[in-house]
Amino acid sequence: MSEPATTSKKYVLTVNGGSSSIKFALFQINNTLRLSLSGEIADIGTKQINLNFQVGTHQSNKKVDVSDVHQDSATQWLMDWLEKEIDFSLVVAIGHRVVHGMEHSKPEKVTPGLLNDLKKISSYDPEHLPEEIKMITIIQSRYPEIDQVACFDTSFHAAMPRVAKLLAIPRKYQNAGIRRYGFHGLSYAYLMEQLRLDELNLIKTDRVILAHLGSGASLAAVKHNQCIDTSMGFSPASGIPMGSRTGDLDPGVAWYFMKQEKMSPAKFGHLVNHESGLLGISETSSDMRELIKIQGTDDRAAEAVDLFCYQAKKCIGSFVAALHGVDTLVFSGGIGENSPEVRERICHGLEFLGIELDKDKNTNNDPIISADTSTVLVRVIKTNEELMIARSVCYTLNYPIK
Ligand SMILES: Nc1ncnc2c1ncn2[C@@H]1O[C@H](COP(=O)(O)OP(=O)(O)O)[C@@H](O)[C@H]1O
Ligand SMILES: CC(=O)OP(=O)(O)O
Ligand SMILES: [Mg+2]
Repeated sequence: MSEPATTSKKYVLTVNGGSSSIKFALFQINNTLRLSLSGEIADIGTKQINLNFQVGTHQSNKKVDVSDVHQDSATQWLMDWLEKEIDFSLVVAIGHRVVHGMEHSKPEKVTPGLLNDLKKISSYDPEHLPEEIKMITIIQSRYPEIDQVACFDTSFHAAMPRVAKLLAIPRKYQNAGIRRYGFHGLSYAYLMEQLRLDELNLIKTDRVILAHLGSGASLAAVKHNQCIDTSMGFSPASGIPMGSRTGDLDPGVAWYFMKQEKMSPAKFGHLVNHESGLLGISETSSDMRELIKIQGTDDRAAEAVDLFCYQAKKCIGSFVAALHGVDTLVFSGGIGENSPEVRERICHGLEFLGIELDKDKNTNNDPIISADTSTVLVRVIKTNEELMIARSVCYTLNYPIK
């Protein structure tokens, strides 16, 4: 932090840890939240991690050689680095994105009780929760005096109607918590907030479909500001195909793998989370930008892009049915925000639903990409999970912000 340390300053640090990246941001609390530094360490699990960060308008990128970094060492490394940039005595709280909160439907201050609860439900999301708990614990042992707050991705979907939450398995499992939860909730909450701000300009938010298309991708159907359904279910491996996750998979395939291939639970978990999706189909990359580049000469890449767009389109169709129509469709996440081609291919043929894109606006990634004649407003909104975490921290710990 290049600014002089004055005692009146207070900061909130946000940590958004994924399986191969940790995004972070530092906000100054000063009636509002002012972003002072943000960044991401990427490529965790390889021999080199990539640190991209931005302080004010200054952007930097560093490649750091490390032998075999894992999440624990990446967290320690990040904290060591941040200590050089930030005066931690000014950090009053650290907020975490926690993917799965089960019945915890609001952000909560981390207490031994909450950590215990999260440990108990770890097996519900072995891909995210154990790492997130580790990160909270590592930070807690380094800075025991700083409050930490857990912000759950599942919260946004907590009040979905029961019929949307039910999985068609024996009732006793539903009672044990095996049901649809839905994820990407911090992103969805931010997108809905942006739409509500625009509502002053008469943008309709009665029936909204939100498409968060990143490495992990999901869609949500929102009626009168209330989430009524979402594509991800019990775990973030479900829904539409993703970077390296299958999305929804016929249970018969799991059964076949177990029986015929004698696949262990660990191997199956790895296959559905890390070897499938765009990567599995293309056999080259989980990265949409890369696949779009090579699709002209590589049929496997072309098929992967095709499958992604086709399944997203189908999901939109099913949500139009669930919502009894649609007024606004929002694209977000790395793919949704940046890929005119994917948006165009998803929307192609949906004119009968009133979804019509303006070619130039779509190519420019404009905030509104629908044609003037479109009855559905189609938006592109850059999501901001970090801001939602920082804000939740302030509300939870009673730091007044506007
Ligand atoms: N210009 C672009 N065209 C197509 N895909 C893009 C573009 N920019 C980013 N992406 C894709 O966005 C995805 C990453 O999205 P992001 O939301 O950052 O992921 P996550 O937060 O889940 O790690 C990658 O597949 C990347 O290729
Ligand atoms: C919930 C989830 O899938 O998160 P991400 O997109 O960050 O992987
Ligand atoms: Mg993400």
